[in-house]
Amino acid sequence: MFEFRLQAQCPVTGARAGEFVTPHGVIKTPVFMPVGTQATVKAMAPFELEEIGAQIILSNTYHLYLRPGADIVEEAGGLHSFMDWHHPILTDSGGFQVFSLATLNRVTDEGVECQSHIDGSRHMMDPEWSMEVQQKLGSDIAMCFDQCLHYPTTKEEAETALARTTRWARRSKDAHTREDQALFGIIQGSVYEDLRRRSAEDITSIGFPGYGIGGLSVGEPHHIMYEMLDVLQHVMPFDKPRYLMGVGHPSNLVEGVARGVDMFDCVLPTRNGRTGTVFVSTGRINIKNQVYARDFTPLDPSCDCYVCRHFTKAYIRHLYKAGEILAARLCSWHNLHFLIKLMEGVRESILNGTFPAFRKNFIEVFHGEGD
Ligand SMILES: Cc1cccc2c(=O)nc(N)[nH]c12
Ligand SMILES: [Zn+2]
Repeated sequence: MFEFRLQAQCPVTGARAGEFVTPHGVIKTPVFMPVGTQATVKAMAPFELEEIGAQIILSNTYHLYLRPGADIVEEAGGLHSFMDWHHPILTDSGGFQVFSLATLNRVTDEGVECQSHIDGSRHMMDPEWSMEVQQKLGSDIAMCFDQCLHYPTTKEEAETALARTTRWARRSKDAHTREDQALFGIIQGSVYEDLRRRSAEDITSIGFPGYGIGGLSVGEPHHIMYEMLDVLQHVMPFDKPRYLMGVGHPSNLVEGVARGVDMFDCVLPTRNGRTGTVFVSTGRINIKNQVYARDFTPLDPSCDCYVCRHFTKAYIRHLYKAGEILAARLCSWHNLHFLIKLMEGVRESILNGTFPAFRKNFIEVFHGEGD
């Protein structure tokens, strides 16, 4: 269990294709993981995610602990039963969320004293708390409790957070006993190459079945993200999955794969779906634009998803203008399909030795970057 089988690697770039074995199924990588923060990928039912080809989804320790409570999820038989998703699930540790959502009262090496963003209740969140909650939730992959800093940050702050993250990684591993759940370490170090190397050495020397790359996609320019990945791909274990947390835009996924990343997650496809921003093969469009009022073509003529086979831009624009719930559902559906199929195409190109051409063509055709 939790074996990572490398199946192919690109001789020109750092791209690789593999399989990660979990109790709820084998994950074919590279893979995009839809985010289901509160035990649901917003606006999507599990059977629809299966239809789209989602292999694994995320949920969040911080959110589910605060609501409905880890005990309720445990009494339901764990997350898979609670949400009726019987494929792999990864839970984030709460480290990132507590720093970005909660009111922070005190942050020490012991942990984070904070107040809930929901009802102001007071909590102590630390590695032991995170492991207890994730083991109750019963995800297939749990993450270490870490400290993620925003961008920009000083090198001194980054060094302090890196050392704390290492100490918290040890405490996470010591507190983690559930054998049918993998615990991934998380590498920090902000945008400093030497700190990234140090964190990678610290965390991989503790030893985990897989590794998250944290502290990126927090506001830094894309080229700096890529520079950090260029460093990390040579200092991370070859035979363990690498998970770039919170990423990202379609081009970030392709460029991340080229630098040896195997797993990605991001709220973009569903968050954009709710605002009408849609990925198409040439970039991005916003369906609310007046130009689509009488456009009776699919969102993306080159897409074969349910939405593009049944509905037109004009219809979906109407739904948005009318405030209909189906608008967000259809655009989320298409955006998730876009990223999942993009990763399937990337994986296929690595397996058949054409990834450099795939990457070159994608960069030439797709102009959808932005914020
Ligand atoms: C979800 C996410 C995005 C981006 C960065 C991070 C991070 O550094 N640490 C954790 N635990 N989660 C992250
Ligand atoms: Zn589509």
